[in-house]
Amino acid sequence: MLSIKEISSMFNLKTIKERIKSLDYAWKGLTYLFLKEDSFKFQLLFSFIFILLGFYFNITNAEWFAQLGVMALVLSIEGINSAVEQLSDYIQPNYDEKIGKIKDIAAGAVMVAGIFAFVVLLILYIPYLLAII
Ligand SMILES: Nc1ncnc2c1ncn2[C@@H]1O[C@H](COP(=O)(O)OP(=O)(O)OP(=O)(O)O)[C@@H](O)[C@H]1O
Repeated sequence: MLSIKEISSMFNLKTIKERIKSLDYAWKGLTYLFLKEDSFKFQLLFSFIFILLGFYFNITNAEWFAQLGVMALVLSIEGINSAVEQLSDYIQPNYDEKIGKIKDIAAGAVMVAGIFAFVVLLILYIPYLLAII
């Protein structure tokens, strides 16, 4: 069991400052994704449209959780995919089969999240769409 001293050292001023600095780095990364990565921008636009749809159809809290959950999943994995692409291009700017495979795997992970998001959003919105047609 941790002592009071050990617990307080976990939350000392230096640790808190380091955490805040990490948030700053993360914010820089997010700004980069938002400004430079087309696929991230596209997913963000798509998410925004579905947020508007959520308000339009006045979806339930549980439906918001499902919608926001799949959006967070897709955007996060898209961000990691962009990082993998950047790292790959940095370590190997030339054509390289292994790099191609690594990039394909990262893109495949985005696709998995995208397929699940698509299915969740279909299940969520089909009843609302059927109700207005
Ligand atoms: N250095 C490379 N060597 C071999 N194949 C590559 C290389 N770079 C890219 N590829 C192939 O091209 C595909 C697309 O790579 P790229 O980095 O352009 O990703 P993208 O999905 O087009 O990027 P973005 O997310 O910016 O649209 C990869 O999945 C891989 O199959």
